[in-house]
Amino acid sequence: MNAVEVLGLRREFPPSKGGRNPSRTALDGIDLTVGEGEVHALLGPNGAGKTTLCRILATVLVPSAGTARILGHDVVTELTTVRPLIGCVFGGDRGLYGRLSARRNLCYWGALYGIPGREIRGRAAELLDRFGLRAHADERVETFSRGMKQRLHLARGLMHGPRVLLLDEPTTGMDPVAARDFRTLIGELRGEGRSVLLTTHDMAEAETVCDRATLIDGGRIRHTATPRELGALLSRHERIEVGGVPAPLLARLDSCPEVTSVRTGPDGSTVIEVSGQSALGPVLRLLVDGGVTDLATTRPSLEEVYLRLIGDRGMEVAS
Ligand SMILES: Nc1ncnc2c1ncn2[C@@H]1O[C@H](COP(=O)(O)OP(=O)(O)OP(=O)(O)O)[C@@H](O)[C@H]1O
Repeated sequence: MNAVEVLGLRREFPPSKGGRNPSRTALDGIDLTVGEGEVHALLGPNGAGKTTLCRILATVLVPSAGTARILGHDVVTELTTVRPLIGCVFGGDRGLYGRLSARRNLCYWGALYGIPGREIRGRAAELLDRFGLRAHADERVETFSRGMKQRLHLARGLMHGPRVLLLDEPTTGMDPVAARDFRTLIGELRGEGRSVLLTTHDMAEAETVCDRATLIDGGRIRHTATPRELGALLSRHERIEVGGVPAPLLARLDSCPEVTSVRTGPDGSTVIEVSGQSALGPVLRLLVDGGVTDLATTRPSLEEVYLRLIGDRGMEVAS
């Protein structure tokens, strides 16, 4: 059974009263599956529909059409079955009580989920430890930094031991060490058999933690694949990165029929693209015979794939 199964999902937002904001199609027929135990990243520019999809899966927003299931249960008609199965981390200040301590926030949340009283304190202490918040456990949350709140959100999302985690930009506001620890945590959650759907703008995060990534834009899915497959999608050309190529050899490479492009960056390193794998051997031989030892074949990063497929719109939000 799949952890998440979405079919033909649509969500329209009607125009605002007075017509100042036009109607918007946030999701325009989405099909997506996340297997059990899979970590799946949802990538896309601002306004792509990622949060809308997460909110529907989290049962806080209903779709206009289509279906969404969590571990086989419909998020609209089986809401009370779905809720205990999912842990949601949407960030911001919502869901945390500023005047309560971190520990009391977790205990309160545990009680809401019906965890037996004698287990709640132990579970809260365990999670406070796991997220490096033990020293601040009894301080008011309103005194916390954004990154600390984000960690507490994650702890809260795990309080009732959900099998499926929906994380909307979980590392926003975390410092690099906390973000690295978070990636380790995701690995642990996968090891425990939990499934994770996470939205992120951080390509390194997606590339290192996810089994598959889905690129979404304008409410539609552009591609779903492993990061490596996505890289392969672009590389009809194999690439070789080399350092210190002498000028005469560069000229020879440029005139090679197998070579499709030669680019030298300001740091002196050169990227050579060749037309397909069979062309790789002769070009590598030419380089080695020419005395070049500093070379590596590479694939495009997830970030390059993303920019190529979604388009580099800079700050422009999809309309
Ligand atoms: N409550 C709402 N009312 C009207 N339009 C909305 C509402 N929520 C979202 N939208 C619109 O739906 C589209 C998708 O928004 P969504 O928040 O899902 O995008 P996102 O991919 O999460 O973006 P970001 O990366 O900026 O968080 C956008 O055009 C947005 O303006």
